[in-house]
Formats: sequence, C-alpha cells, structure tokens
Amino acid sequence: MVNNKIMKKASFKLSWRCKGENSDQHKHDIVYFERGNITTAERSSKQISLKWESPPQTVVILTKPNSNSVQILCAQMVRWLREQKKLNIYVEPRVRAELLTESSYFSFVQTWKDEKEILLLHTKVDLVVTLGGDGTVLWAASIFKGPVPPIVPFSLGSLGFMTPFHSEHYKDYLDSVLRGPISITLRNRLQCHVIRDAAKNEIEIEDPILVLNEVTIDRGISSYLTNLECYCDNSFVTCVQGDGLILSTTSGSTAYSLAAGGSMVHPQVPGILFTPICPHSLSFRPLILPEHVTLRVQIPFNSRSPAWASFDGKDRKQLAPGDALVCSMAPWPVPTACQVDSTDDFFRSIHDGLHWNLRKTQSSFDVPLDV
Ligand SMILES: NC(=O)c1ccc[n+]([C@@H]2O[C@H](COP(=O)([O-])OP(=O)(O)OC[C@H]3O[C@@H](n4cnc5c(N)ncnc54)[C@H](O)[C@@H]3O)[C@@H](O)[C@H]2O)c1
Ligand SMILES: Nc1ncnc2c1ncn2[C@@H]1O[C@H](COP(=O)(O)OP(=O)(O)OP(=O)(O)O)[C@@H](O)[C@H]1O
Repeated sequence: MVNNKIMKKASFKLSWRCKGENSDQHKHDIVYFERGNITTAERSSKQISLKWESPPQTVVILTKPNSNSVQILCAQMVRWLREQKKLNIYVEPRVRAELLTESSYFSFVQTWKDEKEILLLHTKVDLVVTLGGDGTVLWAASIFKGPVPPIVPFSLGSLGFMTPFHSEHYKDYLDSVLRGPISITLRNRLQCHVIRDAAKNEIEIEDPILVLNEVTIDRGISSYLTNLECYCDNSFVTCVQGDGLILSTTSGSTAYSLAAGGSMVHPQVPGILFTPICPHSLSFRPLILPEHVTLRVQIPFNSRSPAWASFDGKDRKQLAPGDALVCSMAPWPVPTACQVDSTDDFFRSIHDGLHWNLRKTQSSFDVPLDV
C-alpha cells in the first residue's frame, strides 16, 4: 500500500573536507545542493585558449642533440624568427656554439651560463619551441622547475605523442601561434620527493623532482622482487612485489605505463596512474587515482635489496631500505600548443603513433539477409 502522507524530506548541507578539515568555504564549482537536491553543473569544455595581450618578444628554441636535420632546421628557424618576426632568441649553450661555428651572423643569439640563470628563464621567454621527439619535450619541461611558458613542439622524432607540429610547415605554424589565439593542453606534472631514512624524527627533504611522464620505482640490477609498501594519503594501498611500480601522469599514460598494461588516458583527465610492472600475482590490476592524492612508496627495512627511482626515464636514484618516495600533483603544469585541440590531437597521436585498434574491416555478407 502506498502511504499518501507527504513526507518532509530531511534537509542537509554539504561541506568539503580539505586535508581532513571541514570547510564551508572550500571552493567547488561542480556540485550544487540547493533545496536538498544534489546536482552537478553542466560540464563546459576544458579546452584552454591562449590569446596574447601583447605580442610575444622572446623565444627559446630547445633541440634534440646529435642530429644534422635538427641542427639545419634550428639555424633556418633562428634566421626566420629574427628577420621576419624581430624576436629575441635563446638557445642552449651547446646550440649557440654550433650556430657560431656555422656563421658569426648568429652572434645575436642569447644563452645562459649556469643553473641560476636557467631558473630565471621562465621570466624572460614568452614561448618555448622544441625540435625533436617526445624526449625533447620532456627535456624542455625538466628545464623549468616552476612555471613553464607555452611550448610549441615540432616533430623530428619517430613517434611524437606530444609533438603535433610538422616541421616542414614551421613558418605557417609559428606565424599563427605568434598571432594567437592558440589552443593549449595543460599537461599536469608530478612532484616527487625522495625522503631518506623516513622513520627519522627530523626529515631532510631534497628538492622536488618534477616529471611530465612518470616516476618509476623498480628493482634496478637486483634479481629479487621489489617490496614496495604503497600508501594513498593515509590509506594502505598494497605492497608491490614484482619488477616495480609506475606512477604516471595522464600525459605519460601512453609511454612506459602503457607498455606495463596501464590504460591510455586523455591528458585533460585529472588523475594519477598507479601501474605495476610485472607484478608476481594474478590479480594486480592498474589503478587510476584522483589528482588530489599524495602517494607514498616506502622501502621497508626488511626489503631484500634497495630499489631505484627514475624520473621521466632519467636521473636514477637509489632508494635504500627505510627511504620513501612521496609524490603528488605539482602546481606547475606544462602548457603545450595544440595543432587542432586537446582531443583531436590525442586521437591523432594514438591512431598515427600506435595504430590503435587498427583492424581490417570485416566483410559484409554477400547474400541478402533473411529478415
Ligand atoms: N618499455 C617502455 O615502453 C619504456 C621503457 C623505458 C622508458 N620508457 C619511456 O621513455 C620515456 C623517456 O623518453 P625519452 O625520449 O627520453 O627516451 P627514449 O629516447 O628511450 O624514448 C622512449 C620512447 O618513448 C616515447 N615516449 C616518451 N614519452 C611519451 C609519451 N608521453 N607518450 C607516448 N610515447 C612517449 C618516445 O617517443 C620514445 O619513442 C620515459 O618517460 C618512459 O615513459 C618506456
Ligand atoms: N636539448 C637536449 N639536451 C640533452 N638531451 C636531450 C635534449 N633534447 C632531447 N634530449 C634527449 O635526447 C634523447 C632523444 O630525444 P627525442 O626523444 O626527442 O628524439 P627521438 O629519440 O628521435 O624521438 P622519438 O623516440 O620520439 O623518435 C632523449 O633521451 C632526450 O631526453
């Protein structure tokens, strides 16, 4: 029997917990709870468009080393940007030396002397141009330890997931980028802290290392399984016994994480991928965690051997029993210019780069169907 009495709904209020604290002020632009109904706002496109308010004046060109074709293109681009666009140009010290060997014409090209000057680079340049493959984009990102100016990545490598611009049309592309507006993909980075002897009362924290693809914790040259205790905020996640673990950004989801069985994730999805490498268990599936979590990977004191951390495939550091690696989303994303937009560029890269789901089309029946 239906009870016809009109029941008054209990009223409620929502609040957001930020780092364990309740907060009414915490901004949340998606969820509403007016008149007791929880609704979410309509999602608008997250495609970011960059419009110059004053014309860009300074460009840094970063190039893949040991490549003749890159060197030739770099010299042509420097000449064109200077003569046609009247821009100030920075290159790496190695590249300036190469240009000057070619001709003293290039003496206007600027560079930097030391780490201190590199740290100030983002305050001087409006735009970064990369000539190479994905490795050169990773290299460019690693130069900026804080805010990163917009990057225009030209492809001169073999794969090019993050390099949508074809170098043969560089004048047209740069022309339109310098005029603007341009579509931008904001690629999140992870900030990683290596903590030595984490159980100690006074912890010495080294400077964070920022990664655009991933941080990998593996067994290195050890023949033993890794033994990595993993925590997400304060919750125990699991113990990784296998070859290791990849903590990846969504941009890195098409790199090492993909090879280890992780999902491919659109770069605008806010998340951190937790992908084991050859786990020695039948049920260890990869995870995707929300972007706001802090992950901690601890090498237990009873571990049979140390582990090794590497950052975007470089800069390997040994983690001894007792050490930990703590990782969270960094506040400085890498803005990369899109050829079309974030979604079109993503599908183009997985189709062209990986030949994703390429299959001969099944033939249709060649006799009429009985309906
Ligand atoms: N088994 C593997 O697939 C494996 C093993 C080690 C490292 N890597 C990847 O190599 C990266 C370092 O790149 P590198 O160029 O300095 O080294 P590299 O010269 O050895 O090239 C590695 C390859 O990974 C590709 N790659 C890099 N970032 C990518 C991304 N976000 N999406 C798709 N492909 C990507 C590059 O185009 C290149 O073909 C690491 O961050 C890691 O992701 C992959
Ligand atoms: N400016 C730079 N200085 C030093 N090393 C660099 C620089 N640019 C790129 N590298 C390194 O050179 C290597 C090759 O670069 P990159 O991946 O761009 O070229 P590639 O191997 O031809 O590309 P792909 O694999 O996509 O075909 C990478 O390991 C990268 O870290």
